[in-house]
Amino acid sequence: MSKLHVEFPAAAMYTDGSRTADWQAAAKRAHDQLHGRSGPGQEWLGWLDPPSPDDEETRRIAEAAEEIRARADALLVIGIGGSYAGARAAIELLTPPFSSQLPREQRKGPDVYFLGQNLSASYINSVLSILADKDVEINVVSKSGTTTEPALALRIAREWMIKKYGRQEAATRIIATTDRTQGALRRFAESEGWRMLAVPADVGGRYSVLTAAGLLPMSVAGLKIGEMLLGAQEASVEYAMPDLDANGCYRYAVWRNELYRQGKQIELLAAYEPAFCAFAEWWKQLFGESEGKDGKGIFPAAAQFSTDLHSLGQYIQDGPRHMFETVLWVELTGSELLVPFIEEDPDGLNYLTGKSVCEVNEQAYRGTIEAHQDGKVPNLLLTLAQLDERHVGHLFYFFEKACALSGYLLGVNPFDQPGVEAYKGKMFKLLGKPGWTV
Ligand SMILES: O=P(O)(O)OC[C@H]1O[C@](O)(CO)[C@@H](O)[C@@H]1O
Repeated sequence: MSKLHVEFPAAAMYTDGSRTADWQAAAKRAHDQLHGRSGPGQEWLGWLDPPSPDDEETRRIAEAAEEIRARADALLVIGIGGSYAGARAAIELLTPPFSSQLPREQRKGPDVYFLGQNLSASYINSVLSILADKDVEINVVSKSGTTTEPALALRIAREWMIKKYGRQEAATRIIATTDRTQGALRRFAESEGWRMLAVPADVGGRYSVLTAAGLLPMSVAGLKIGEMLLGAQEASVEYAMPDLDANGCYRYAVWRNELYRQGKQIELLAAYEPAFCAFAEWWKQLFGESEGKDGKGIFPAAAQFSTDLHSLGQYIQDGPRHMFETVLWVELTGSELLVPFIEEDPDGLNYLTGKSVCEVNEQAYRGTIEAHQDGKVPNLLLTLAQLDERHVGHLFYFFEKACALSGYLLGVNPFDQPGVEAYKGKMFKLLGKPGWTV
């Protein structure tokens, strides 16, 4: 049984089946490009075969994480985009909310804080002041080492660490995750004597969650990274064949492209567990940077249900018909709570007495699908059997592969991001960076 069930219940409303053979042929071509390593961006396919829990590099990551767990109250992860979003997604999915408020012995591991994903002085100051009385280790993650946001945060955090621990000890408390052989961060780390972990040269930032970039912070936070890799490996086997009937990952990629051709330009990833909030940020970068180019691409947006049914819900139900939803549902959340009885029934909720909150959430999910489908918003449903490392590893891989295939179906290179440079150039000029005049 798959860990992830993929369906499009109202498919018949949007396809009459006449293009099924064409889509199967297109999926087969895209699959061959991917697995034959012959498509655009073919040098970026290192993620296609996920690492094993027994690999030398996985062992080094786990060892480094154990050292940090033994020494630190808090890990400060510095990075942006793919060098941050995957770690945060997994940690928030698999760590109870507000667990930093719990006594240390009830937590899975040191608290993980993130820096370098924005340029906000007040955010940076707040994080550093919270860390003032804690034992801190830093993991700076940057493939290039030249990305402005994390590089600037690293400067500030390094100086802060030197003031806190002195130059020598500070150097033992910083570990850099970067390219194996080159780049500004590697040179900086070498000159400072920091420990280092590597992101393989053939894995781009947004596909790097299952490398040291994501795995070290996850492991420090107490997540079972071996299980996560096993989940990804199982998914890589499950989604290895081009036949659409047997491959839910490819069906999802095909459905999104079919709907896009029908004018559905926005995909709204909606989840019913708030723990998916950071996961949705990871997903937005994956699809946004991979597909939005050459004047094409589905705009990836996200919502938290039922929270956003009370804000975006109106727009989804009655606004322009230019979106489809991908709904993430978790079958077993592992948490339960019953609705209590009140004699006078002041709020009219006694009809729910004895029902579980999960059951109420499930009916909200089912009712919303029905309402949105009635409102002509196609719903693709992804049901995850449960929330643990194995299933989350599966889910990461599912979306990575779906994104790569989808990009090829769309006719773009899903592994580059030339458009990101535009804002950087303008910002550099405004900041007076030498050599930047346009
Ligand atoms: O790891 P780096 O090189 O700092 O890059 C961080 C992020 O910045 C981008 O290159 C965009 O500028 C992303 O693709 C990447 O995930």
